[in-house]
Amino acid sequence: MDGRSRSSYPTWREPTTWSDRPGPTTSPTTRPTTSPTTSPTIAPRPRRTRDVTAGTDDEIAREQAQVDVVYGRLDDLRGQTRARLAEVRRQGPSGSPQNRSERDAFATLYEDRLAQLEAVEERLVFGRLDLEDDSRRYVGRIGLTDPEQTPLLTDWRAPAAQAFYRATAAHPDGVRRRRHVVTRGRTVTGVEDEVLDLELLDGDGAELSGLSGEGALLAGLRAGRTGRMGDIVATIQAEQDRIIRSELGGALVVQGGPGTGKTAVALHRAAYLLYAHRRLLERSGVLLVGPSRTFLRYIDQVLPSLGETGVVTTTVADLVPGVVADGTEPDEVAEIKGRAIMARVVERAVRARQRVPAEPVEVRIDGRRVVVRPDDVAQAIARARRLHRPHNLARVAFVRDMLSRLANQYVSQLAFEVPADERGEIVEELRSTREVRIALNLAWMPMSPQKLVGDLYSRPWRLAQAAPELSERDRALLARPADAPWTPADVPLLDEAAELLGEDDQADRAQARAAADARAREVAYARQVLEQTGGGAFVSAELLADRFAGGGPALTTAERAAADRRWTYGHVVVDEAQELSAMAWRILLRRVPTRSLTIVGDVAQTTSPAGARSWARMLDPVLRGSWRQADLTVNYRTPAAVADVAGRVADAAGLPRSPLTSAREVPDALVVRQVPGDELERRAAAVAADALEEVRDASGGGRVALLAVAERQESVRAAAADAGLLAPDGAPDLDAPVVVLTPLAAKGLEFDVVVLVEPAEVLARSAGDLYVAMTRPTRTLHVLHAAPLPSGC
Ligand SMILES: Nc1ncnc2c1ncn2[C@@H]1O[C@H](COP(=O)(O)OP(=O)(O)OP(=O)(O)O)[C@@H](O)[C@H]1O
Repeated sequence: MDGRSRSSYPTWREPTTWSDRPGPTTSPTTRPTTSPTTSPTIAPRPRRTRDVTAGTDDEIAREQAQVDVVYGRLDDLRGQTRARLAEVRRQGPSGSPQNRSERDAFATLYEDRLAQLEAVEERLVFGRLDLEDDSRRYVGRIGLTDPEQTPLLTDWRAPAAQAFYRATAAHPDGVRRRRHVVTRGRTVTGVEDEVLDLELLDGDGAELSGLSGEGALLAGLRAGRTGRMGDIVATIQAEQDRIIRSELGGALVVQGGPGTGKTAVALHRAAYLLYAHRRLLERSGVLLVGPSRTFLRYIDQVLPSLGETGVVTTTVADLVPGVVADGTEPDEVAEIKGRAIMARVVERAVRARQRVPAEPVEVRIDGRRVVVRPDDVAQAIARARRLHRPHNLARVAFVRDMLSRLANQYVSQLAFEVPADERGEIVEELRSTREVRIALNLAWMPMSPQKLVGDLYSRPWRLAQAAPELSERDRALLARPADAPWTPADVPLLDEAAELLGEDDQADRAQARAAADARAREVAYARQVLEQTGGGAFVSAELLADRFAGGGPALTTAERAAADRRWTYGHVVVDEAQELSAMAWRILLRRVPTRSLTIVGDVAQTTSPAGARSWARMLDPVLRGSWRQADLTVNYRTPAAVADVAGRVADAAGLPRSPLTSAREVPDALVVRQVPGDELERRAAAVAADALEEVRDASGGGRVALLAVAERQESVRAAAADAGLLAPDGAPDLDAPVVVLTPLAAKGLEFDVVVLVEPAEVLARSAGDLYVAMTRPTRTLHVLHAAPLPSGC
C-alpha cells in the first residue's frame, strides 16, 4: 500500500448458502466473489479451505448463549453508568464554582460513556476467532471484560482483532477458524465460518458442525438502502483493513472507483485512529471534511455506531466560524476563486491597505503643527512589516512608531524639556485626535476578512490592483455587489485573509500564559481524581482537566475545535477530495500543520472545474510530493452490468478510471428506454413508482432516486409529485423513499434504484457527473432518454 503501490484483494470468501432465522430479506441473486467471471484481483479459492455445513442450529444456540452473556454485561455497565450519572446530578447546583465545574465535567463524561454504550446495541458481537492455542476470541464493536477483568469481547480496532479481517489460508496468523456471527437485535440468526486450518477440516465433524451461510458481506450488500450509510465493521475486507489501520503520520491518499468503500473506510479509519492514538487525538481532535451537508447527513450515524462521537464533521464552506456561505455562483466563477494565484491576490490586497500618502497631511494640535510625512509613513511601514506579523497586529507597531514621530515634532516646538511621563500624555492626545487617526488609518487600515474580500469583488479597481494575473474577463466574472451572500468558494479566501490580517490577540496571549500556569496543577488534580474513581479507562487526566477548566459540560474537544478558526487538529480526513481547489487545500492544511491526513476520492468522479484529474498534479504542489497512495479495487455497490457500462462511458469520455471488480451481479440491473421528449419526466416518475413498489421492504428500507440535470429538477420534481412520490416543493430528504437530485448532489450517496433522465444532458455538463450518476444504484439503473445516448452506453 505504501509507496503509491496498488494493493491486491487478498481475501477469499467461500460461496455458501446462508443459514438464517428468521432470514434476511429476499433480494436479487448475487455473484459469488469466487466466480471465474470476476476480476483476477480476487485471489483464487485456496484448495485447502472448504466450508462445513451441518448442525447449524446447535452452533447458533451456542453462539446465542455467548451473545447473551455479552449483552448482559453491556446492560450492567449501562446500569452502573446511569447510577453514577444520577448520583452526580443529585448533588445539584450547590457548592463552590470549582465543585460545580467538576460535577459538570463528570456529568458530561458519564453522559458520553452512556451514549457510547447505547450506540453499540446493534451487532455488538459479530465475529469469533478460534486460535491455534485452542482459545477463542470474540470480536465486536467495543471491548468488554467481565467484573473479574476476563475479556468477553475484543474491540474490532484492537491489535488482537486484526486477524479477523486479515487472516487468510495462506497467512492464517494463528487463526484456525474465523466465524461471522450474524445477529438481528439480540438474536443470533446465522453463523458463517471460514476454516483456515486444514487439520481442523479433517478432524471431528461434530466439533465443526453448523457452519453455513451465503456470506455476511453479500447479505449486507443486498439489504435495502435506508437513506443513511451504515457501518461495515463486521465485514471489512483485507485491503480496506490495511488502509484503516495504516499509520497515523503523513498523508495517505485512498483512490478507488465508485462503491469501493472509500467513505466507509474513511469513517472507520477515523474511529480506528481515535482508538489507537486516543491520548494524542482526544485533545487535538479529528476533522472529517465532506462535500456537502446532505452528504454529512448521509454518513452521520456511522461514527456514533462505532462508539465515537468526538469527530468534527464539516464541509469546506463551513470551516470559518461565523461565516455563512449559502450563496451560489456559476462553476466558472468558483473555479477562478479556487486558483492557487488567489493566495497572492489576497496577500496583495492586504498590502494595499498599507499605503504611503502622496502628500503630507498637516494636523494642528493646541495651536501647534504636526505633519504626517510620506517619508515617515514609508519608514514606519517598512519597520512594521519587518516584524512579519499579521496586518492588524503589525498595525499596533506602525501606529506606535508614527505617534512617536509625531510626538517628536510636537515636543520640538516646545520651549521646555518634556519629562518622560508627560510625553506619554502627548502621545495619547495625538492618538485621540481625529485627523491623526484618519491619516494613520488611511496609511494602515484595520481590516476584517469580510471587508477585505468583499471590497475585492465590489471595487473593480482594487481587484485590478491586486490581481494583475487575472484576465479582464475573469475579473469581470468575480465582480458582485458588496452585500451579495458568501459562496462556498469564498470561504478559503476569507480564511486566507483572516490569516494574513490576524486579530489583536494580546489579551488572549496574556490569558494563555495564566492558563498554562494553572493547567499543570489541574492535570495533576485530575489524575488524582481518576485514580480514585477508576475513570481512567475512558478518559485521560489531560482531557478531564480540560473539562474542569473548560467552563462547564458543553465544551467537548469537538465543540471547542468547531468554534475556533485557528484550531489545529491531530488528523484530518477529507472525502471526495478530488473536488478540492488549490485554495481549499490551503484552508485545510492550515488546520493540520502535522500533515497527518487521510485523503479519499476518485479522480474519475471529479465534477468541479477547480478539482483534480490526477492526485500528483493536485497534491504535489501542496504536500511537496510527500504522500502515499493505497487503492481500493472492488466495487461493493453497483451491479456488474451497470458498472461495466458506466466504465465504458467513462472510458469514452477519457476519464482516468480505476480498474474495478464488481462484487455483485444482479439480473436485469440495467434497463434503457427511449421515450418521446415530451414524456420524459412523466415516464421517469412512473418507472420510479414501479421501482419503489419492488424495493420497499417492511422495515422501511428501499430507496429510489431520480437524477437529472439542474435545469430539469423542477419538471422532474413536479412529475414525481403528480405521481404521488413526493410532496410538491419539498426539500430533498434523504429519509424519504424517493428523492429528486442532480448528479452533483447525489455524489457519495447510494440508492436501490436510480432513474437517470436524459444522460446526454448530464454528459454535456460533465463526464464525471454522468459517471457518478450511473454508479449510484445497488440494484437497478433505469436510463430514460429522448436524445441519442452518450457513447459507451
Ligand atoms: N467491506 C464491506 N462490507 C460491507 N459493505 C461494504 C464494504 N465495503 C463497502 N461496502 C458498502 O459499499 C457501498 C459503497 O461504499 P462507499 O459509499 O463507502 O463507497 P465509495 O467508494 O465512497 O463510493 P463513491 O465513490 O461512489 O461515493 C456502501 O453501501 C458500503 O456500506
